[in-house]
Amino acid sequence: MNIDGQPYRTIFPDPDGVSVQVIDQTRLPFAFELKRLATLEDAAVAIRTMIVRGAPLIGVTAAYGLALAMRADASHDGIDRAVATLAATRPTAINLRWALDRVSTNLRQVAPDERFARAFAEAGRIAEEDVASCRAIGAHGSQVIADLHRAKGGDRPVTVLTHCNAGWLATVDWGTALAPIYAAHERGVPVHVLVDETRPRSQGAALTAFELNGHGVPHTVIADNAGGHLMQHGGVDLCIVGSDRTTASGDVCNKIGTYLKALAAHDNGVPFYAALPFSTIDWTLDDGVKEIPIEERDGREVTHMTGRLADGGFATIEVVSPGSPVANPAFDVTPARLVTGIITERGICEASAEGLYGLYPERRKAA
Ligand SMILES: CSC[C@@H](O)[C@@H](O)C(=O)COP(=O)(O)O
Repeated sequence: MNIDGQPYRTIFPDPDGVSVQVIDQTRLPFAFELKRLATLEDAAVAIRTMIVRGAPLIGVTAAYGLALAMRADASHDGIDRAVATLAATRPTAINLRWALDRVSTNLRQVAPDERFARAFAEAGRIAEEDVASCRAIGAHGSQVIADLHRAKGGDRPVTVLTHCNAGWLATVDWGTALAPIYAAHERGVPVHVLVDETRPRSQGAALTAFELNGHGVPHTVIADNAGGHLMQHGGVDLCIVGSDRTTASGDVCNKIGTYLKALAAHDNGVPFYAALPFSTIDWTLDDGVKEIPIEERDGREVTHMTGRLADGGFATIEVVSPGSPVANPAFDVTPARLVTGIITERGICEASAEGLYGLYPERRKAA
């Protein structure tokens, strides 16, 4: 997608052929900076500190991280160590494990001196596939928006509420939840996006708003607690969120606060969709609430906020009564019964085992 008219992806090979460049998302929306990742440690730090974030992008970065590790140690032990280091960076997004499994399986089939090139190329293929998947999610999901526009009389924009950032910054390009919105906007269907601020890290206010601004998509940033009230008063036509891990039964794990929006949507008859690529589905799990590991992040994300001062400088300020204990679970699980449908690169299905296996019949055989 574009930044100041120039097309970018969130991660791309450096011209030197032995490293990658990423957009530093900890600096957005106020500064646009690229960061070069040249080693396993660079990639692990980038994922852990959320220089890169969003489930699909974490997966692609881990794949490149494994490739970069092969430059230092391409032995079997080296593969194991790199996989363990990268897998430990963030626990919830299954795309991370999925990408590491795919690249490491591939690597073990070739001699050590071929492993860097093999892994770098495989990471590039994963990135390309992610772009294609997200583009397809956009095409399928935009139909939902277009249908709703027509069903509501066609004389006003469709108001779509989204949570966190599941846009192009969370993937390699296009995004998951925002891809249908971009596609609808491009095909002339009027949309207005309600952007949940998404405390504590404010991915909605900082990143989703930045993206939508960059593409001229009308939007309004709202406080996290406003969604229920707006739904009660007919101010939301549709919710679309992303996912970090979706079970084979259709439970959707996404940024903390998603579940509350799904409850409010259910209570108010607002359709609630999750948009995700196949790499986000964990076919080994059935009960998302019991089985998906929820990342617990540093309490400092709750007690402090970073932003821009009137003079243009940056400051981190304390916002919680000093000494109060804090908790910071980073994700929650929305049970399938609250999800109207899952938008994937293969089409849209019911949030259920039947629905998902219907779209991915080859997985039924594997199960
Ligand atoms: C297309 S990304 C879907 C999710 O990864 C997104 O909604 C989300 O929760 C991101 O969480 P983050 O903690 O910013 O990595």
